Amino acid sequence: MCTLELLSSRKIDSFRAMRKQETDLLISFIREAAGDHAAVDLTAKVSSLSADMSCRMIMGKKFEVSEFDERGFSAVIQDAMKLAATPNLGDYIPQIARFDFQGLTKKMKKVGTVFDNFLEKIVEEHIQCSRNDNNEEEDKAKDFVDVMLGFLDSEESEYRIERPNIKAIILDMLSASIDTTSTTIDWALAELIRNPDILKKVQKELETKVGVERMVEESDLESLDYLNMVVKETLRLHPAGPLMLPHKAREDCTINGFHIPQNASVIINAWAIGRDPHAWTEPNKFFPERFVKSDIDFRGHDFQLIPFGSGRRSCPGIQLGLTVVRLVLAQLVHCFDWELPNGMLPGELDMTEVFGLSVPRAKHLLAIPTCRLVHK
Ligand code: HEM
Repeated sequence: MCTLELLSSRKIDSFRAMRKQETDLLISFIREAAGDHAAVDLTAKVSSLSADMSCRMIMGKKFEVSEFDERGFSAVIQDAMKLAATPNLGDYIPQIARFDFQGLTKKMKKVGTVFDNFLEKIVEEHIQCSRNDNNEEEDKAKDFVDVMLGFLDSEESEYRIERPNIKAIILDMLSASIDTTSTTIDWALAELIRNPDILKKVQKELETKVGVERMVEESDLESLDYLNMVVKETLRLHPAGPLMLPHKAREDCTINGFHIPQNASVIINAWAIGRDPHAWTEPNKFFPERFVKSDIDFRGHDFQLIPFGSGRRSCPGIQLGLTVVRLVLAQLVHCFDWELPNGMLPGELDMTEVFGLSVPRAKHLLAIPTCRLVHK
């Protein structure tokens, strides 16, 4: 259902205008900062842009910080992500699971209740809205909850879903899309600011293919070969899901002499594979040119580069994720030049990572913008 109904090319395309509205808001904000020569917290801005886009696409509207819980939407999502990523001793020693020594079950139940109340409200609002609005709406306007409600309790549909499934899928979609997309943009920007020659090359490509009199549009993205190599290189060094999601062995097998029993959890370290010196020359260097004349792609066929996983359970949001990453990155470097605050040199930018379900930057990326485009 995700692949065919929610994340199909047609559906993704139906949110193109929404993505433009949201990126325009960010660009206007940054233009003002450029006028004041003020530093912008790019990490925070890109993170809320990603959350706003996902919320509008999935639930039809974005949320004010306080609407969700007193701590705000992103804070609760991040708590849930942290909990999901914490190793639970009870998973390894089942006899002690019921004692919940780490207090994880208790915390999960608490976060679960916050989410459930919120998701109930969303589903109920959508049901009420569709009752009040009987004139057939264009498919274009339908958010993910509307689409899923169309399959609710349906005898004919091949998707047998009920209300709890809808709530679970909303949550899956939110947690799978917000941080992955925003951390990828954040790292790409940080790498570009740290490597001014590469940033200049991206800007040169944009000047040649788009010019300086209009903004980048989604229809330009396919032609931006160098930008696309920058995104690939970013995903090699900074895969948003470093350990992907846990998989399970369907049958006994032996890999490189290691016996993997049926049903064992299998965790694949995409982060380490992307930096493996047996697979990559100068693996720690940010060097997008390594992909010139190379067939290596990130769609799961080349096992040295698997930021979206591989096979049946690979990421169904790859097209959407790449569209948003490329669009926002292109806009930010096309519209602005960037310099680090307090006279910091590009080479001094702190690139420390925090490990979890995703690998965000330890320190927010702050930079001062200067406008580049000719405004009419
Ligand atoms: C740059 C952005 C993104 C990256 C790097 C990324 C990466 C990944 C990875 C590594 C997995 C696990 C694959 C595996 O274990 O084999 C995954 C799964 C998933 N992703 Fe993405 N993702 C991104 C964006 C998105 C977006 C925008 C959505 C949708 C709204 C999405 C939806 C999902 C879902 C639903 C799964 C679970 C699939 C399953 O278990 O069958 N992702 N993603």
